[in-house]
Amino acid sequence: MLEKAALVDPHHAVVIRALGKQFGEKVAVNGIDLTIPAGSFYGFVGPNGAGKTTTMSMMTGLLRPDHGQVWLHGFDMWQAPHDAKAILGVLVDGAVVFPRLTGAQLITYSGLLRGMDAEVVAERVPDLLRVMDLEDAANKMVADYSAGMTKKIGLAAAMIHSPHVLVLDEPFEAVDPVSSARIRAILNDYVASGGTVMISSHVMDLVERTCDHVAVIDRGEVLASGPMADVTAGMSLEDRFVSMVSTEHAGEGLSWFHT
Ligand SMILES: Nc1ncnc2c1ncn2[C@@H]1O[C@H](COP(=O)(O)OP(=O)(O)OP(=O)(O)O)[C@@H](O)[C@H]1O
Repeated sequence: MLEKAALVDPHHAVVIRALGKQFGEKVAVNGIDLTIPAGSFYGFVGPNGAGKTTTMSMMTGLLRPDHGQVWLHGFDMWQAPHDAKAILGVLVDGAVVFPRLTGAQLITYSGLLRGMDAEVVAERVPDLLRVMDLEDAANKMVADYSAGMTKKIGLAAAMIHSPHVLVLDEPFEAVDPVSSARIRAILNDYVASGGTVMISSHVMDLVERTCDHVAVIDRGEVLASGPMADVTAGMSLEDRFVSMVSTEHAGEGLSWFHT
């Protein structure tokens, strides 16, 4: 365990220690430790049900952990939630919170709810709609958006207050390749300017190309974490991931599934 001084090191955007969550008998997250350097593009990968969403929900103050702590730039997520959340942008898995707003309204209210000046919000909304290629859908209800459009409007809402840390659960899922490339370019610029991004994804190639750090989790535990090259150790991330995870899930195929 790090000393308190190290936990509030400004070079660490996110520090997670001994984070755990159980749902009934199911241990979803089993004592996770992670340190995410400021200015890193951090990938979070693991098989279905590994505990990624549960971890990200606890990191962002959406789900109370059973045990453990999370610091964002030194602010304890559960002791100083106001300070921690002020510097955080979040895209959660699943539906947006206010689907009966239009896209433009959703981004606007995200800014206003964060206490932003109305004029600054009004300036940023068209910029965000443009980069997300949602200008034509600005006045349409989010409930009527496609899956990819919903993802993009959620991302825009997470970015409006220009946070220090972005935690994005599957941000590119269902997003078309042109939008995906544009969003990645924006996130790369954001990281180059000192921002920190954490994304979860099942697309290993995208994570390997986009992220400079990665953590692999399975069954609620971290199997490996650190700079991408250290974790992949000369292999592709996909091969490394499969080699790490398949040993945990060794099993038979379907003996009856053939013609
Ligand atoms: N609210 C809940 N109630 C009960 N069990 C839950 C709940 N949320 C998650 N779980 C369980 O916890 C485990 C971890 O789920 P989680 O959604 O964090 O995984 P994940 O890595 O995000 O998976 P995926 O890649 O499939 O989205 C799973 O076994 C899941 O069934």
